[in-house]
Amino acid sequence: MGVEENRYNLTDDEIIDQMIAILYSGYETVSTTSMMAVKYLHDHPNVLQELRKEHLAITERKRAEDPINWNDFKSMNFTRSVIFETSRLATIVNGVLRKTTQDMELKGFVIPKGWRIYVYTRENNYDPCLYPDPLAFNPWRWMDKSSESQNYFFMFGGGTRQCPGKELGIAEISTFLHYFVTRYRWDEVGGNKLMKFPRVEAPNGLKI
Ligand code: HEM
Repeated sequence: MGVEENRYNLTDDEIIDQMIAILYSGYETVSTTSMMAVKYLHDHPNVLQELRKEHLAITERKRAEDPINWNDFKSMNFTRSVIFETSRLATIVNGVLRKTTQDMELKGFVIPKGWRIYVYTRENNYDPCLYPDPLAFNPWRWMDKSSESQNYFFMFGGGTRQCPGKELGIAEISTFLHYFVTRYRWDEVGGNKLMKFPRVEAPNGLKI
């Protein structure tokens, strides 16, 4: 695109900021969700069995050398549910940042203009009114498509700043899970340390 067509030209510092934001947002989230999915699948053989069934059905429709395609991805309904449930229970991103552009009142509390707010969405994810039996790993709760349109679904943020990489991230994790569950069986080596705060991570890696 020619320079004259842009209403606003990014400075070099802004371009560097954008690159770091995209690299970080696109890497940590996808790798941590994939790791936690592997962990939960290991701990819940009934879920793994259902997931494998979905992916083996895909492999049966094609030749061994054919890669998975868009239609295969669109048929991965249970996989999508496993990803959402992993995201919810592990709370990979535990909140979103906002700044008030005017004074606003919320349930009797006034938040002045210009305040920075951290919306701690982990609270939503574990609210038993929104997610019955919230500490259970239950991907089936997402099989109703409308669950991901609820206004308390914040795993990818919300509004105009919602994660632009949402579908790309889901496609990457789904592709990883496809090859992982159709080609491998695994066990944990033991002694794995998992931290949930301030962010989800396995400081020494998840050894399997
Ligand atoms: C499982 C995968 C992912 C999760 C859970 C996730 C989650 C989030 C969340 C919660 C936000 C904040 C949204 C808000 O403030 O409302 C966000 C923003 C963002 N994400 Fe993701 N994300 C994922 C994958 C990706 C990928 C693959 C990319 C790009 C390659 C990406 C790029 C971004 C960017 C650039 C923003 C900032 C958007 C803005 O401020 O306008 N994300 N993501």
